[in-house]
Amino acid sequence: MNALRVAVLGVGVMGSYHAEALASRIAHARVTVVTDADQTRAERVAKTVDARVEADPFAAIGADDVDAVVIASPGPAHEEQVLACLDRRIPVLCEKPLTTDINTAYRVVQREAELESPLVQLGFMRRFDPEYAALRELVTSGELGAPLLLHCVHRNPAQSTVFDSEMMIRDSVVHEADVARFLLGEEITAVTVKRPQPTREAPAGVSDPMLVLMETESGRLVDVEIFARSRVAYEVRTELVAEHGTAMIGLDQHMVVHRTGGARTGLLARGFIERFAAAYDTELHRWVQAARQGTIDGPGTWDGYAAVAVCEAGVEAVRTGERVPVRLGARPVRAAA
Ligand SMILES: NC(=O)c1ccc[n+]([C@@H]2O[C@H](COP(=O)([O-])OP(=O)(O)OC[C@H]3O[C@@H](n4cnc5c(N)ncnc54)[C@H](O)[C@@H]3O)[C@@H](O)[C@H]2O)c1
Ligand SMILES: O[C@H]1[C@H](O)[C@@H](O)[C@H](O)[C@@H](O)[C@H]1O
Repeated sequence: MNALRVAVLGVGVMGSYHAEALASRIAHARVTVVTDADQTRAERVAKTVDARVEADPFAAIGADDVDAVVIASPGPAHEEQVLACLDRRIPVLCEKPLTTDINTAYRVVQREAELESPLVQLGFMRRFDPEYAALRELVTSGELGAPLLLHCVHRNPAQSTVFDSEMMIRDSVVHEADVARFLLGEEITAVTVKRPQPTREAPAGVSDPMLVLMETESGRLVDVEIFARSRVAYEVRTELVAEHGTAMIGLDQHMVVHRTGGARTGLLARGFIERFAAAYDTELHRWVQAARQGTIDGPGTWDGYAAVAVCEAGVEAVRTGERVPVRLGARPVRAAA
Protein backbone atom coordinates (compact mmCIF):
# COMPACT_ATOMS: atom_id res chain seq x y z
CA MET A 1 0.00 0.00 0.00
CA ASN A 2 1.11 3.54 -0.69
CA ALA A 3 1.48 6.10 2.08
CA LEU A 4 -1.63 6.44 4.26
CA ARG A 5 -3.45 9.62 3.20
CA VAL A 6 -4.63 11.35 6.36
CA ALA A 7 -7.13 14.14 7.02
CA VAL A 8 -6.52 16.08 10.22
CA LEU A 9 -9.68 17.62 11.71
CA GLY A 10 -8.84 20.52 14.00
CA VAL A 11 -5.36 21.97 13.69
CA GLY A 12 -4.98 23.88 16.94
CA VAL A 13 -2.23 22.94 19.39
CA MET A 14 -2.61 19.15 19.18
CA GLY A 15 -3.80 18.77 15.58
CA SER A 16 -1.04 20.93 14.14
CA TYR A 17 1.54 18.95 16.11
CA HIS A 18 0.15 15.64 14.79
CA ALA A 19 -0.07 17.06 11.25
CA GLU A 20 3.53 18.19 11.35
CA ALA A 21 4.64 14.79 12.70
CA LEU A 22 2.74 12.93 9.97
CA ALA A 23 4.23 15.17 7.30
CA SER A 24 7.82 14.98 8.51
CA ARG A 25 8.62 12.22 11.01
CA ILE A 26 6.17 9.34 10.57
CA ALA A 27 6.92 6.87 7.78
CA HIS A 28 4.28 5.69 5.28
CA ALA A 29 1.88 8.56 5.92
CA ARG A 30 1.13 11.99 4.55
CA VAL A 31 -1.43 14.67 5.31
CA THR A 32 -3.67 15.31 2.31
CA VAL A 33 -6.43 17.40 3.90
CA VAL A 34 -6.74 19.68 6.92
CA THR A 35 -9.86 21.27 8.28
CA ASP A 36 -10.51 23.71 11.09
CA ALA A 37 -13.36 25.97 12.21
CA ASP A 38 -10.79 28.76 11.83
CA GLN A 39 -10.14 28.93 8.08
CA THR A 40 -7.03 31.07 8.39
CA ARG A 41 -5.47 28.57 10.78
CA ALA A 42 -6.39 25.70 8.45
CA GLU A 43 -4.71 27.45 5.54
CA ARG A 44 -1.57 28.21 7.54
CA VAL A 45 -1.16 24.59 8.67
CA ALA A 46 -2.09 23.18 5.24
CA LYS A 47 0.74 25.18 3.72
CA THR A 48 3.32 23.83 6.17
CA VAL A 49 2.31 20.19 5.57
CA ASP A 50 1.61 20.51 1.84
CA ALA A 51 -2.07 19.57 2.11
CA ARG A 52 -5.29 21.09 0.86
CA VAL A 53 -7.98 22.73 3.00
CA GLU A 54 -11.52 21.43 3.22
CA ALA A 55 -13.92 23.77 5.00
CA ASP A 56 -16.36 21.06 6.08
CA PRO A 57 -14.93 18.26 8.28
CA PHE A 58 -17.54 15.81 6.96
CA ALA A 59 -16.49 16.53 3.38
CA ALA A 60 -12.90 15.79 4.48
CA ILE A 61 -13.98 12.47 5.99
CA GLY A 62 -15.72 11.55 2.74
CA ALA A 63 -12.98 12.75 0.39
CA ASP A 64 -11.43 10.45 -2.24
CA ASP A 65 -7.90 11.43 -1.22
CA VAL A 66 -8.41 10.40 2.43
CA ASP A 67 -7.74 6.86 3.80
CA ALA A 68 -7.76 7.69 7.53
CA VAL A 69 -8.52 10.55 9.92
CA VAL A 70 -6.92 12.19 12.94
CA ILE A 71 -9.53 13.97 15.07
CA ALA A 72 -8.08 16.82 17.12
CA SER A 73 -11.13 19.07 17.23
CA PRO A 74 -12.57 19.98 20.67
CA GLY A 75 -14.28 17.13 22.58
CA PRO A 76 -17.88 18.18 21.80
CA ALA A 77 -17.22 17.66 18.06
CA HIS A 78 -15.78 14.14 18.43
CA GLU A 79 -18.94 12.01 18.47
CA GLU A 80 -20.30 13.09 15.08
CA GLN A 81 -16.88 13.08 13.45
CA VAL A 82 -16.02 9.58 14.73
CA LEU A 83 -19.41 8.23 13.68
CA ALA A 84 -18.96 9.67 10.18
CA CYS A 85 -15.59 7.88 9.93
CA LEU A 86 -17.23 4.63 11.04
CA ASP A 87 -19.97 5.10 8.43
CA ARG A 88 -17.23 5.33 5.82
CA ARG A 89 -15.31 2.42 7.44
CA ILE A 90 -12.02 4.32 7.69
CA PRO A 91 -9.52 4.20 10.59
CA VAL A 92 -9.44 7.05 13.10
CA LEU A 93 -7.05 8.33 15.72
CA CYS A 94 -9.36 10.33 18.00
CA GLU A 95 -7.84 12.60 20.60
CA LYS A 96 -9.14 12.15 24.13
CA PRO A 97 -11.81 12.41 25.37
CA LEU A 98 -13.75 10.03 23.11
CA THR A 99 -16.82 12.23 23.69
CA THR A 100 -17.95 14.52 26.48
CA ASP A 101 -20.67 12.36 28.05
CA ILE A 102 -21.32 8.72 28.79
CA ASN A 103 -24.30 8.19 26.45
CA THR A 104 -22.61 9.52 23.33
CA ALA A 105 -19.46 7.53 24.17
CA TYR A 106 -21.49 4.33 24.49
CA ARG A 107 -23.15 5.01 21.13
CA VAL A 108 -19.73 5.07 19.51
CA VAL A 109 -18.76 1.78 21.22
CA GLN A 110 -21.96 0.13 19.99
CA ARG A 111 -21.64 1.43 16.45
CA GLU A 112 -18.03 0.30 16.16
CA ALA A 113 -18.89 -3.16 17.55
CA GLU A 114 -21.16 -3.71 14.53
CA LEU A 115 -18.09 -3.62 12.27
CA GLU A 116 -15.76 -6.49 11.51
CA SER A 117 -12.70 -4.98 13.18
CA PRO A 118 -11.94 -2.03 15.46
CA LEU A 119 -11.30 1.23 13.62
CA VAL A 120 -11.05 3.84 16.38
CA GLN A 121 -7.87 4.35 18.40
CA LEU A 122 -7.92 6.78 21.34
CA GLY A 123 -5.20 9.39 21.87
CA PHE A 124 -4.19 8.18 25.33
CA MET A 125 -0.54 8.87 24.55
CA ARG A 126 0.75 8.06 28.03
CA ARG A 127 0.42 4.36 27.15
CA PHE A 128 3.20 4.95 24.59
CA ASP A 129 5.48 6.86 26.96
CA PRO A 130 8.56 4.76 27.87
CA GLU A 131 8.15 5.51 31.59
CA TYR A 132 4.48 4.46 31.73
CA ALA A 133 5.25 1.39 29.59
CA ALA A 134 8.08 0.42 31.99
CA LEU A 135 5.80 0.89 34.99
CA ARG A 136 3.21 -1.37 33.44
CA GLU A 137 5.87 -3.99 32.74
CA LEU A 138 6.93 -3.80 36.37
CA VAL A 139 3.32 -4.36 37.46
CA THR A 140 2.72 -7.28 35.11
CA SER A 141 6.09 -8.93 35.93
CA GLY A 142 4.93 -9.23 39.54
CA GLU A 143 8.37 -8.11 40.74
CA LEU A 144 6.90 -5.65 43.27
CA GLY A 145 4.09 -7.95 44.34
CA ALA A 146 0.42 -7.01 44.12
CA PRO A 147 -0.34 -3.33 43.43
CA LEU A 148 -2.17 -1.61 46.29
CA LEU A 149 -2.30 2.12 45.56
CA LEU A 150 -1.54 4.65 42.81
CA HIS A 151 -0.72 8.25 43.72
CA CYS A 152 -1.00 10.61 40.76
CA VAL A 153 -0.10 14.26 40.32
CA HIS A 154 -1.34 16.13 37.21
CA ARG A 155 -0.40 19.79 37.18
CA ASN A 156 -0.64 22.23 34.29
CA PRO A 157 1.11 25.57 34.78
CA ALA A 158 -1.90 27.44 33.36
CA GLN A 159 -5.23 26.91 31.62
CA SER A 160 -7.67 29.31 29.97
CA THR A 161 -10.57 30.83 31.93
CA VAL A 162 -13.07 28.48 30.22
CA PHE A 163 -11.29 25.51 31.79
CA ASP A 164 -13.69 24.95 34.70
CA SER A 165 -13.99 22.17 37.31
CA GLU A 166 -15.91 19.96 34.87
CA MET A 167 -13.23 20.32 32.19
CA MET A 168 -10.54 19.58 34.75
CA ILE A 169 -12.20 16.19 35.17
CA ARG A 170 -13.30 15.48 31.58
CA ASP A 171 -10.23 16.84 29.82
CA SER A 172 -7.40 16.28 32.31
CA VAL A 173 -8.30 13.57 34.85
CA VAL A 174 -9.46 11.45 31.91
CA HIS A 175 -5.74 10.64 31.44
CA GLU A 176 -5.45 9.25 34.99
CA ALA A 177 -8.67 7.26 34.52
CA ASP A 178 -6.99 5.59 31.56
CA VAL A 179 -3.60 5.25 33.25
CA ALA A 180 -5.19 3.54 36.27
CA ARG A 181 -7.05 1.06 34.03
CA PHE A 182 -3.88 0.52 31.93
CA LEU A 183 -1.60 -0.08 34.92
CA LEU A 184 -3.97 -2.03 37.14
CA GLY A 185 -5.84 -3.94 34.42
CA GLU A 186 -9.28 -3.49 35.95
CA GLU A 187 -12.21 -1.10 35.84
CA ILE A 188 -12.78 1.85 38.16
CA THR A 189 -16.00 1.46 40.12
CA ALA A 190 -16.51 4.69 42.11
CA VAL A 191 -15.23 8.26 42.33
CA THR A 192 -15.10 10.80 45.17
CA VAL A 193 -13.81 14.37 44.75
CA LYS A 194 -12.58 16.74 47.46
CA ARG A 195 -12.41 20.47 46.77
CA PRO A 196 -9.92 22.31 48.98
CA GLN A 197 -9.40 26.08 49.17
CA PRO A 198 -8.93 27.16 45.52
CA THR A 199 -5.92 29.06 44.22
CA ARG A 200 -6.56 32.76 43.64
CA GLU A 201 -5.60 32.03 40.00
CA ALA A 202 -8.88 30.11 39.59
CA PRO A 203 -11.85 31.91 37.99
CA ALA A 204 -14.84 32.41 40.31
CA GLY A 205 -16.62 29.15 41.06
CA VAL A 206 -13.81 26.92 39.78
CA SER A 207 -12.34 24.39 42.20
CA ASP A 208 -8.67 24.34 41.40
CA PRO A 209 -6.93 22.20 42.68
CA MET A 210 -9.02 19.12 43.47
CA LEU A 211 -8.30 15.68 44.90
CA VAL A 212 -9.96 12.81 43.08
CA LEU A 213 -10.20 9.37 44.67
CA MET A 214 -10.99 6.39 42.44
CA GLU A 215 -11.84 2.88 43.66
CA THR A 216 -11.24 -0.18 41.51
CA GLU A 217 -13.08 -3.48 41.12
CA SER A 218 -10.69 -5.34 43.43
CA GLY A 219 -10.67 -2.56 46.06
CA ARG A 220 -7.46 -0.72 45.10
CA LEU A 221 -7.35 3.07 45.46
CA VAL A 222 -6.06 5.71 43.03
CA ASP A 223 -5.68 9.31 44.19
CA VAL A 224 -5.16 12.18 41.77
CA GLU A 225 -4.19 15.76 42.51
CA ILE A 226 -5.46 17.77 39.58
CA PHE A 227 -4.11 21.31 39.57
CA ALA A 228 -4.80 23.23 36.36
CA ARG A 229 -3.12 26.51 37.32
CA SER A 230 -0.07 25.59 39.39
CA ARG A 231 2.08 28.36 37.82
CA VAL A 232 5.06 26.00 38.11
CA ALA A 233 5.44 23.67 35.12
CA TYR A 234 3.91 20.61 33.47
CA GLU A 235 4.18 18.02 36.21
CA VAL A 236 2.80 14.54 35.68
CA ARG A 237 3.88 11.94 38.23
CA THR A 238 2.57 8.51 39.08
CA GLU A 239 3.70 6.44 42.05
CA LEU A 240 2.78 2.80 42.46
CA VAL A 241 2.67 1.33 45.93
CA ALA A 242 2.79 -2.47 45.86
CA GLU A 243 3.21 -5.23 48.45
CA HIS A 244 6.99 -5.52 48.04
CA GLY A 245 8.01 -2.08 46.84
CA THR A 246 7.16 1.24 45.25
CA ALA A 247 7.96 2.82 41.88
CA MET A 248 7.62 6.38 40.68
CA ILE A 249 7.67 7.93 37.20
CA GLY A 250 7.71 11.56 36.07
CA LEU A 251 10.72 12.63 38.13
CA ASP A 252 12.05 15.26 35.72
CA GLN A 253 15.10 13.21 34.78
CA HIS A 254 15.13 14.80 31.32
CA MET A 255 15.47 18.22 32.93
CA VAL A 256 18.06 20.57 31.44
CA VAL A 257 20.28 21.85 34.26
CA HIS A 258 21.75 25.33 33.82
CA ARG A 259 24.70 26.55 35.90
CA THR A 260 25.27 30.26 35.86
CA GLY A 261 26.12 33.11 38.24
CA GLY A 262 26.85 30.74 41.13
CA ALA A 263 23.42 29.09 40.83
CA ARG A 264 22.12 25.83 39.43
CA THR A 265 18.74 25.95 37.68
CA GLY A 266 16.81 23.09 36.17
CA LEU A 267 14.31 23.85 33.41
CA LEU A 268 11.12 21.79 33.79
CA ALA A 269 8.78 20.79 30.97
CA ARG A 270 6.42 23.66 30.24
CA GLY A 271 3.69 21.64 28.60
CA PHE A 272 2.41 18.28 27.44
CA ILE A 273 4.16 18.40 24.08
CA GLU A 274 7.57 18.81 25.66
CA ARG A 275 6.91 16.06 28.21
CA PHE A 276 5.23 13.55 25.88
CA ALA A 277 6.82 14.37 22.49
CA ALA A 278 8.22 10.85 22.02
CA ALA A 279 4.95 9.26 23.17
CA TYR A 280 2.89 11.22 20.61
CA ASP A 281 5.21 10.13 17.80
CA THR A 282 5.20 6.46 18.88
CA GLU A 283 1.41 6.59 19.14
CA LEU A 284 1.12 8.02 15.61
CA HIS A 285 3.68 5.61 14.19
CA ARG A 286 1.87 2.57 15.63
CA TRP A 287 -1.51 3.94 14.51
CA VAL A 288 -0.29 4.52 10.93
CA GLN A 289 1.12 0.99 10.67
CA ALA A 290 -2.15 -0.48 11.98
CA ALA A 291 -4.41 1.83 9.95
CA ARG A 292 -2.66 0.66 6.76
CA GLN A 293 -3.93 -2.82 7.69
CA GLY A 294 -7.42 -1.45 8.49
CA THR A 295 -7.16 -1.83 12.26
CA ILE A 296 -5.77 -0.19 15.44
CA ASP A 297 -2.77 -0.76 17.71
CA GLY A 298 -3.56 0.93 21.01
CA PRO A 299 -6.44 1.87 23.30
CA GLY A 300 -9.82 1.55 21.61
CA THR A 301 -13.42 2.70 22.00
CA TRP A 302 -14.01 0.61 25.14
CA ASP A 303 -11.04 2.33 26.80
CA GLY A 304 -12.31 5.70 25.64
CA TYR A 305 -15.80 4.94 26.93
CA ALA A 306 -14.63 3.54 30.29
CA ALA A 307 -12.58 6.69 30.89
CA VAL A 308 -15.55 8.92 29.95
CA ALA A 309 -17.73 6.92 32.38
CA VAL A 310 -15.22 7.55 35.18
CA CYS A 311 -15.25 11.27 34.33
CA GLU A 312 -19.05 11.33 34.26
CA ALA A 313 -19.03 9.97 37.84
CA GLY A 314 -16.26 12.46 38.71
CA VAL A 315 -18.27 15.44 37.46
CA GLU A 316 -21.25 14.31 39.54
CA ALA A 317 -18.94 13.85 42.53
CA VAL A 318 -17.68 17.44 42.13
CA ARG A 319 -21.27 18.71 42.06
CA THR A 320 -22.68 16.64 44.92
CA GLY A 321 -19.67 16.02 47.15
CA GLU A 322 -20.82 12.37 47.27
CA ARG A 323 -19.09 9.10 46.40
CA VAL A 324 -20.48 8.31 42.93
CA PRO A 325 -20.53 4.81 41.39
CA VAL A 326 -19.23 4.45 37.82
CA ARG A 327 -22.08 3.18 35.64
CA LEU A 328 -20.62 1.07 32.81
CA GLY A 329 -22.90 -0.45 30.18
CA ALA A 330 -22.41 -4.01 28.97
CA ARG A 331 -19.34 -4.52 26.79
CA PRO A 332 -20.67 -5.42 23.34
CA VAL A 333 -19.35 -8.55 21.68
CA ARG A 334 -18.11 -7.77 18.19
CA ALA A 335 -20.49 -9.31 15.67
CA ALA A 336 -17.61 -10.81 13.68
CA ALA A 337 -15.46 -11.84 16.68
N1 LIG B 1 -3.36 13.79 24.32
C1 LIG B 1 -3.06 14.96 24.83
O1 LIG B 1 -2.17 15.10 25.64
C2 LIG B 1 -3.78 16.18 24.36
C3 LIG B 1 -3.19 17.43 24.49
C4 LIG B 1 -3.91 18.55 24.09
C5 LIG B 1 -5.18 18.39 23.55
N2 LIG B 1 -5.71 17.16 23.44
C6 LIG B 1 -7.05 16.98 22.87
O2 LIG B 1 -7.00 17.37 21.51
C7 LIG B 1 -8.21 18.03 21.15
C8 LIG B 1 -7.86 19.45 20.68
O3 LIG B 1 -7.24 20.15 21.74
P1 LIG B 1 -6.27 21.39 21.48
O4 LIG B 1 -5.58 21.63 22.77
O5 LIG B 1 -5.47 21.18 20.24
O6 LIG B 1 -7.36 22.53 21.25
P2 LIG B 1 -7.21 23.85 20.35
O7 LIG B 1 -8.31 24.75 20.80
O8 LIG B 1 -5.81 24.33 20.36
O9 LIG B 1 -7.52 23.31 18.89
C9 LIG B 1 -8.80 22.87 18.48
C10 LIG B 1 -8.99 23.32 17.04
O10 LIG B 1 -10.18 22.74 16.53
C11 LIG B 1 -10.87 23.74 15.78
N3 LIG B 1 -12.27 23.35 15.71
C12 LIG B 1 -13.32 23.77 16.50
N4 LIG B 1 -14.43 23.09 16.16
C13 LIG B 1 -14.09 22.24 15.16
C14 LIG B 1 -14.79 21.27 14.41
N5 LIG B 1 -16.09 21.03 14.64
N6 LIG B 1 -14.12 20.56 13.46
C15 LIG B 1 -12.80 20.79 13.22
N7 LIG B 1 -12.08 21.71 13.92
C16 LIG B 1 -12.71 22.41 14.87
C17 LIG B 1 -10.59 25.04 16.49
O11 LIG B 1 -10.76 26.15 15.64
C18 LIG B 1 -9.14 24.85 16.91
O12 LIG B 1 -8.22 25.28 15.92
C19 LIG B 1 -9.10 17.97 22.38
O13 LIG B 1 -9.91 16.84 22.31
C20 LIG B 1 -8.11 17.84 23.54
O14 LIG B 1 -8.64 17.22 24.68
C21 LIG B 1 -5.03 16.06 23.81
O1 LIG C 1 -5.94 18.67 26.77
C1 LIG C 1 -4.85 18.72 27.66
C2 LIG C 1 -4.03 17.46 27.52
O2 LIG C 1 -4.82 16.34 27.58
C3 LIG C 1 -2.90 17.37 28.52
O3 LIG C 1 -2.23 16.14 28.42
C4 LIG C 1 -3.42 17.59 29.95
O4 LIG C 1 -2.32 17.65 30.82
C5 LIG C 1 -4.20 18.87 30.06
O5 LIG C 1 -4.66 18.98 31.39
C6 LIG C 1 -5.36 18.91 29.08
O6 LIG C 1 -6.01 20.14 29.17
